[in-house]
Amino acid sequence: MVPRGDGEVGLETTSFEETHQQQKKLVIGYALTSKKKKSFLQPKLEVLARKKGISFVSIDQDKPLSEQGPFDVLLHKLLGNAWHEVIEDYQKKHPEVTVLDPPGSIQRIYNRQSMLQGIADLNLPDCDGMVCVPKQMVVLKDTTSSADKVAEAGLKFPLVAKPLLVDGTAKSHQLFLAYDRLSLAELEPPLVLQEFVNHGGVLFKVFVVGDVIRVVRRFSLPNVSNCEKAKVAGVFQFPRVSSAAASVDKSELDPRVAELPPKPLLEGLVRELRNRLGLQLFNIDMIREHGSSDVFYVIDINYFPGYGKMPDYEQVFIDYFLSLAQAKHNKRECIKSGIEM
Ligand SMILES: Nc1ncnc2c1ncn2[C@@H]1O[C@H](COP(=O)(O)OP(=O)(O)OP(=O)(O)O)[C@@H](O)[C@H]1O
Ligand SMILES: O=P(O)(O)O[C@H]1[C@H](OP(=O)(O)O)[C@@H](OP(=O)(O)O)[C@@H](O)[C@@H](O)[C@@H]1OP(=O)(O)O
Ligand SMILES: [Mg+2]
Ligand SMILES: [Mg+2]
Repeated sequence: MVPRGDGEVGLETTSFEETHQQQKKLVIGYALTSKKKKSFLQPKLEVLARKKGISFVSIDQDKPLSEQGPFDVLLHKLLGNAWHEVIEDYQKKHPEVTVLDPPGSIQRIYNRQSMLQGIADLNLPDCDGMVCVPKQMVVLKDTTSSADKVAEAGLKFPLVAKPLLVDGTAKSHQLFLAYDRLSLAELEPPLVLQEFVNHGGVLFKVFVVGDVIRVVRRFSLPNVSNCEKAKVAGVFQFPRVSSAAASVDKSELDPRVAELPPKPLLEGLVRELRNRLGLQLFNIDMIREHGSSDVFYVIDINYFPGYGKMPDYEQVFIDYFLSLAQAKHNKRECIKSGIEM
């Protein structure tokens, strides 16, 4: 207890700022591919982090994880499932460590079928718009017979063929546009066949970092005209237009196409998705149906995407990491004073 100037006796509590300043550390262990390390751990982020007492420590994958650390946060994106087991095991033994993000939740969006499941049923009232997913079906084998199944499912050509599993390889991002039944035989399963939705050639990348949402415009594929649908046959490989580094400048576009999705819609969608997916670090690819002002389609969700291309990502992440430290501090204080959380 400490005497206060007003004569009363106050509890001796340390503020988060004080504790953080004293301890001067939030240790973030990271296990990232070299590509991700290069794009994410840029010098500006490290400098800002150091000033706030946050340090990034590289995890040595050749040593047991439990012999490393201690860590406050574990940030990871590596190829392969073996790593996921290591993290799950570690999390069981160290529940106090914040794992970004839990392997089970990531796994769900590494499959393009489970990735979009449930989105069309989300309850988003008063959100100034509607969120749908394109009609799609899975082909596990034999693309020849899938032509009949496509018809049964009522899917309309052209169809986007996407590898079912996203495993971080370039091949898992190799997409094709199939214009007719016959062309389906040329595709290599397992894949999803998804209706192509005309959207005026612009895509919205909705980046999520905890509570924070940032949206950028990217160029996408142009509309497919009815004339093209009638005349063109075969399969065509997609160029990877929308993962380009540059965002699109609004002034170059038709305002009806350029207009960002309404804020209440994005907030509602992200809130629901974070709960359902159990993820903090992801982005959503959204398109606006051509000719509509408020009908949107979610076509892709990516775990720990290219944040280096998100405006001001350094500060957003510093604030996010500090909020994790703050939450941890609050929890400790509550435990100390016997308050239930
Ligand atoms: N159903 C669709 N209708 C219209 N365009 C689509 C559709 N699906 C994909 N696209 C276009 O193809 C691009 C790549 O598709 P998608 O995002 O599903 O693939 P990806 O390999 O997961 O991409 P990313 O690099 O974002 O992970 C999209 O950004 C968009 O331009
Ligand atoms: O390469 P970039 O930095 O742009 O990030 C891309 C990221 O690759 P990386 O994780 O190897 O960095 C991809 O991850 P995998 O599906 O291949 O695992 C995927 O999330 C893309 O959507 C990201 O592009 P964005 O959606 O942000 O434009
Ligand atoms: Mg995408
Ligand atoms: Mg993707």
